[in-house]
Amino acid sequence: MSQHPELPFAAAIEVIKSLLPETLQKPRVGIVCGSGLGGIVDCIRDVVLVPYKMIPGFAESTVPGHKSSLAFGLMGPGDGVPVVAMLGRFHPYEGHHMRTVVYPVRIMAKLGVTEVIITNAAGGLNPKLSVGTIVVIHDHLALPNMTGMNPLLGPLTSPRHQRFIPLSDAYSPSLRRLVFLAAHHLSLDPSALAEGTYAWVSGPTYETPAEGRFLRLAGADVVGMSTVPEVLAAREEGLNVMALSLVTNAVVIPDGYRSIREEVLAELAGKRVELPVADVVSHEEVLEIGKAKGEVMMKLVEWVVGSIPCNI
Ligand SMILES: O=P(O)(O)O[C@H]1O[C@H](CO)[C@@H](O)[C@H]1O
Ligand code: HPA
Repeated sequence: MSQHPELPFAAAIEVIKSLLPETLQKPRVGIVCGSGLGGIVDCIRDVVLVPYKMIPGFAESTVPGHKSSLAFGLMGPGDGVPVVAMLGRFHPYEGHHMRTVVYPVRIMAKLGVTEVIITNAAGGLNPKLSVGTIVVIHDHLALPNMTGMNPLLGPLTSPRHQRFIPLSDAYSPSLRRLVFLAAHHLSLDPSALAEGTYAWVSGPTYETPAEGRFLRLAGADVVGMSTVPEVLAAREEGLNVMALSLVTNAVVIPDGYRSIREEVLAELAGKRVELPVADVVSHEEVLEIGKAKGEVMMKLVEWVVGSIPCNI
């Protein structure tokens, strides 16, 4: 396995701190924004933007719907909680090394973050999840992790880190509880918020129908091309993790394949058939749903941030 040059943690922290007032230098909560979900910056007060290009070791996000800046500021009622939001993330399919993908989460930990809220846009595998539903992730299924692409492969980035990280409780039950309480306080329809398992795939291709069915049969409810690397690094750093998916499209055709054989036979017999046709997903559609439904996600995140107890 190829070694990656050491990442410049100390230089990055120095640059970031030099650009912030003292009140924002030690954020408590880190937020990672998914595709089209960077609007969360509107919930942050006294915002200071730090462009990635100014931070040693940071890459640029090349995916539409992802901005290349960290947003520092205050969120929630009263004095507010100091937060840092990553307005765009790095995905391995962009060509970023896995260590670069998780570098911002490690920087958040070094700045003092103790809780990280990770958001994403995802395809729905569970037919009960309609487009626009927000899923509180309670587990994940990561084929890359099981086949030699685990983001934590390689030398430890700190001697403080454990070599073997348990993932049985990777997604904090206390934070997950808070999201459901948030939904109640915000008077959301109970069907707007579900819980489920996220399948991580490398992308950048979307799933074939067979791959979608495979992941569904394996127990996943939603599928996406991010989040899991960040979760692993966050757990290695000792952070409490919450992750939310916004379902932007359906992956699995509920009634199975459109059968061309059936269609032709029916036509030859003079009958009309209406067979299910797969939805052809596009990133534009993903961003559109993010725009239309992202506000609910932002309100939930804002409420949770404002309600995180001192010792979780
Ligand atoms: O996971 P986020 O960054 O929200 O983005 C999701 O949207 C993109 C595909 O449309 C993929 O990058 C997928 O992972
Ligand atoms: N598959 C993978 N990633 C995604 C999808 C999808 O259908 N939708 C949004 N991100």
